[in-house]
Amino acid sequence: MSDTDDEQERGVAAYASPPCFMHELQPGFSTNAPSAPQARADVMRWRKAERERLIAARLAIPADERAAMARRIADGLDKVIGNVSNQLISLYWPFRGEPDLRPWMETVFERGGSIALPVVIEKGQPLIFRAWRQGDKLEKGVWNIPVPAEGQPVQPTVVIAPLVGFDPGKYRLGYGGGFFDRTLAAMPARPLVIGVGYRMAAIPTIYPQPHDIPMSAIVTD
Ligand SMILES: Nc1nc2c(c(=O)[nH]1)N(C=O)[C@@H](CNc1ccc(C(=O)N[C@@H](CCC(=O)O)C(=O)O)cc1)CN2
Ligand SMILES: Nc1ncnc2c1ncn2[C@@H]1O[C@H](COP(=O)(O)OP(=O)(O)OP(=O)(O)O)[C@@H](O)[C@H]1O
Repeated sequence: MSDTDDEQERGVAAYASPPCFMHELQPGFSTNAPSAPQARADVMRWRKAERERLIAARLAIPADERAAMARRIADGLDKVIGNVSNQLISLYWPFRGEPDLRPWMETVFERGGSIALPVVIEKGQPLIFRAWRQGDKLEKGVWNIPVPAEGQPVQPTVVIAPLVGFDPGKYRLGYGGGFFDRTLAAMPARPLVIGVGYRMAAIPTIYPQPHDIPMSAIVTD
């Protein structure tokens, strides 16, 4: 499903102006977002609460349903990327209920594509990407997320970023480390950046800040 379909289904996101007075124009209108927080500190506080809400909501989805959703996301990725052969695709090792795209990763290898995984070198710094294929050694990185134990940094042609939340402007809410924004800002050439997540992660706005870089495309179930 495209993100445009998503917006139409969600309704709320279709309004271009802040929803402050919508409850007066449309009885029953409500949104979880506070009325347009302006200050950066307010936005960061709001994001923290929103992350917790969205992560709890996706963990509440039964694992078999999440697996079915991940299969639909995989189909959507193939539509957006097209031919994966000769592409170097940065994926992620799933945690905290993120869509598990490792079965899709297998199909990328079978079709002649390559995979990289993101590695946190230091908080507050860009991620690096290391190539990975089955059999290569993984070690525990931050948050115990497995990362390739060795290898020179590589530059992916496609970056797949897991979404905690996303908005109609294709802005991504992540875990609050600012890693993908910093990484994309520092890359010599902007890759195709695909945000992947569940439809339930759609929110009216993430209150984009100057450092936020929008995704090239969003793929949901
Ligand atoms: N599966 C997966 N791997 C991934 C990511 C991801 O989103 N998903 N990342 C995508 O970026 C990177 C890891 N992202 C991280 C983001 C934040 C923190 C972290 O320590 N956060 C602080 C709170 C930050 C704050 O609010 O100031 C913490 O939990 O204490 C760690 C890793 C690389 N690997
Ligand atoms: N290019 C950048 N340069 C400096 N600081 C940045 C940059 N990008 C993001 N940050 C900082 O990182 C912090 C977290 O940003 P944000 O809330 O956008 O994280 P996120 O996108 O949810 O996290 P992640 O990508 O790690 O999952 C903010 O304090 C922000 O100022």
